[in-house]
Amino acid sequence: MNSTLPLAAVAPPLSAGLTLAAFGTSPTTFLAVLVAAAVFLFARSKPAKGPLPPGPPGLPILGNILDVPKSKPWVRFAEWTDQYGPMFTLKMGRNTMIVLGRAQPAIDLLDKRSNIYSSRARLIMTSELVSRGLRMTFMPYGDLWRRERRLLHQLTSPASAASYEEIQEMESAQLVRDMLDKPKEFWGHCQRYAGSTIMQIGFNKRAPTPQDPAITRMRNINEMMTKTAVAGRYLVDSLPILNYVPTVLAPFKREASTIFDETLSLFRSHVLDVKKNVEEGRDAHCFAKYILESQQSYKLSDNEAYFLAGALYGAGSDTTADGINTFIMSMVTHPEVQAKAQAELDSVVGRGRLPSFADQPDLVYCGAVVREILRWRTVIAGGLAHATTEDDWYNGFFIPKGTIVLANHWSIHLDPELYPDPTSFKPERFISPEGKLVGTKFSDAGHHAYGFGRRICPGKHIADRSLFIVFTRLLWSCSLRPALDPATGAEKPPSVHAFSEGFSSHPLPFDCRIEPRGEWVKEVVAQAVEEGEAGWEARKG
Ligand code: HEM
Repeated sequence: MNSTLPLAAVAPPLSAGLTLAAFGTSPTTFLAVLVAAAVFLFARSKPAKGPLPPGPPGLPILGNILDVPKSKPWVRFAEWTDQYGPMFTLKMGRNTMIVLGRAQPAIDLLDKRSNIYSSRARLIMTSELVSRGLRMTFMPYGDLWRRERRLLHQLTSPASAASYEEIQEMESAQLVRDMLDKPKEFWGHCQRYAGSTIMQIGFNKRAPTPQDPAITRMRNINEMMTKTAVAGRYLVDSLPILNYVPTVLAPFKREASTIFDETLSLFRSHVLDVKKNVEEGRDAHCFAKYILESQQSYKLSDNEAYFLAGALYGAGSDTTADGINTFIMSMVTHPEVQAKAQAELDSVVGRGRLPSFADQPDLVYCGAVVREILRWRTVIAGGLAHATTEDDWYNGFFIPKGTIVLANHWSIHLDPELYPDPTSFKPERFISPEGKLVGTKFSDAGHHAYGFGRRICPGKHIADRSLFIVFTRLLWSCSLRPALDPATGAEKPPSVHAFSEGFSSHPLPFDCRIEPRGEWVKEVVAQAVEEGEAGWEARKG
């Protein structure tokens, strides 16, 4: 999920301008666009039945479209939270958007009233045309989404997630070896870990190198899809009437079809490989196998089943890789946290083996580090917008049906009342005086990095396990330190503020020193890699 998706989802790109280039077509069609635009812009919206939450004033017709920055809108939303309160309204052309800047309204609405707060904003290009309504992340709240979520619920429950721990142990052992062998390429290793892990869980396939086609082809498809979500790129998202233009006159529809066909063909080939393996008696413990087994009882068409299995890659690989990269930056910039976590690892695990999932209950400080990473630089800073399916009232404000409701993860996680001294990186905030892991009054996990309500990330138990095993194994084996300035020899820590612009974001490229913590490391890691590969040989059938 690496895109500027939320802005596209919430800010219909009227500011793109009604130019020929924006539509990319003939003068006749352009005229039709102008007429459609005029009808669209000047049609009267329904009067509200009550007061909306306050918000910045905005312009006639355009509303706040020009006020919302394309770059890191969540930072401006945090400022507006301070100014207008825990929920504020933005008018995005004809669309109403309510931003929830604190956990309380997000819990009250998205969690407690999830029966009417669980749809998505309409994304014509990315969801309806490029994905033909088959990508769960963008699906409106309806029958297909419900059936798919019910099935995913079984595949990603804590017990099911635990059944994939062997994969995460194997891939994390290789990750540590790769980091020590080629430390400069650490970002590629994070991406390989995340991609290969999700390919094994999804299709019982793996990627031993970052260049392996098993992940590069999935990544390319994902990038093609996410580029279509860039705000302002497709006029049809601002002027839905354009969706009625016949394909022959609409280049965007032909482009969407090409992406859809390529995506479907790739997802289908992965699922059919699993089907063939199973038919030939090779057992494969992976999502695709269980989706095929359940296809009839959940009334999924073939294409729905292929997309359900395939689209998990897009949702789960960049997010996980971004979380690991953020962890490396955080450790490089917080040596005192690193030292404390390593002391805990030395005392609980010792030096004769890598940490394992069985150590989790005893690694309290390391557990707190995982939580603090997900809070301090939460992976999806801007959240993923929900939409309402009924009119509603909350604290005296009216929230009309069809409102886009965005929980701003950035400001929720930097709320000084919930997290004193919120900008500091302090894992201790999640440890009670008795030495136990604690959350907040709103969340046992202590954060909301996986979202809210019925749309909460279904992969969260898998993701949490990945972050725990990767963080503890990297800390156990490596010392993560700032790069040295070649001229002065002084340490040059990376910026803690320089993050990618995407939807799921990671630190901008930085240098650091990744070195083994001692002589004991190499042999232990080599043995874990060997055991992992033996396990894979047995699993792949
Ligand atoms: C650190 C890693 C991850 C983070 C931070 C993350 C976060 C999120 C967030 C914030 C959402 C939107 C929730 C909402 O709408 O309120 C989401 C949705 C989703 N995530 Fe994750 N995720 C991660 C990993 C994964 C993994 C590993 C998988 C798959 C195995 C996955 C599958 C999905 C899917 C399918 C959705 C769409 C759910 C829907 O719309 O109903 N995610 N994730």
